[in-house]
Amino acid sequence: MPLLADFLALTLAGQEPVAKEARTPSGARVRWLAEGVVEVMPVAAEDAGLDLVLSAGVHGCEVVPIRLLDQLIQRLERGDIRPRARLLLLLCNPPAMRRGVRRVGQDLNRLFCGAHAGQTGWEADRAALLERAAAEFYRTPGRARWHYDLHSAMRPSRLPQFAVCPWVPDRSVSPQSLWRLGEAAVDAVLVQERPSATFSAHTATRHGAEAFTLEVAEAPDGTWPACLDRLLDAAQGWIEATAVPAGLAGIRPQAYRLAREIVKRSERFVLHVPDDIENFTPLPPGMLLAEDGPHCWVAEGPHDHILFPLADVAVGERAALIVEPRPW
Ligand SMILES: O=C(O)CCC(=O)N[C@@H](CCC(=O)O)C(=O)O
Ligand SMILES: [Zn+2]
Repeated sequence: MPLLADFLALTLAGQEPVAKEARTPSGARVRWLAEGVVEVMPVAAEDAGLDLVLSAGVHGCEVVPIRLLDQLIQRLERGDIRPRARLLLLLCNPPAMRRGVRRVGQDLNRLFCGAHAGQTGWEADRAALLERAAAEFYRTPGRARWHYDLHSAMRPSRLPQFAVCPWVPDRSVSPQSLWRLGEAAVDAVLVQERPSATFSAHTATRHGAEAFTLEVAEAPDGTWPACLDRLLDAAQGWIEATAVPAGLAGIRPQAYRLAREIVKRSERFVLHVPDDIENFTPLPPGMLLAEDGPHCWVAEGPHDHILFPLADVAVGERAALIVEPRPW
């Protein structure tokens, strides 16, 4: 079976390819490294000096990003993309992908930056394996390092596509990164101001990668919105290491910051926002958002917006974020 063309199918079937190495029509070398882990090396003379990680399926129910990554892989397999970057392509959580669930055990996207240490279970082992794969991939100093971890928020959004920029001490988002996100039809960036244990936080903090969690648009009833095609074409440009134009003219995503986090503290927790509320819906000041025994969360500022509301979480986990626009 062709290694790249069947990478998703093999991963879902829990099978290893018979041949672990292959070439794309453009001559790039493909190596299967582990379940859901493939590396693509461009022809040496065409290598632009970029190490690019593209990951999807950290949450197994988020199907659109998995399809997006597979479409890029099929373009590589057909030779429609001629890679000029080294690529690490990751289908991160095969057991959850097989079952179509966000997680089977622990939330994989809370176990990076070493948070898996001392933990047992498949997800902790997988986070450790993915960290090792990233470390091995980013082994060569002096090369540019990017990582886009593709997710889907699984609910409609007033801003259809957005990114989360992990916090890195003393680092701000580069104008080039913002331009790239704008070209990929990303409307907003939540700029984190504290550490987290997500995959993109790991590659950003441990390897200095320009890393983002990318929340791609929904495709309701299979209808593929134009912004997903723009993202796909932009991602092709990343793989082909297309130059960023001088002047960086283009639409820049709106920046947001985290104002407050709603965390479920006990079994008495109730989330009061409607089930079908869209991400980035503005919250009228005074609106009761959640209660947990005597503790309650109320919309405060005139610029509060809801993000990632999820009533069905375990005690200690995030049930929603309240974010507000901020300047760049
Ligand atoms: O939590 C949701 O409602 C679904 C979207 C999702 O999985 N978001 C990521 C964000 C990761 C980050 O903050 O970089 C997550 O919660 O892991
Ligand atoms: Zn996700």
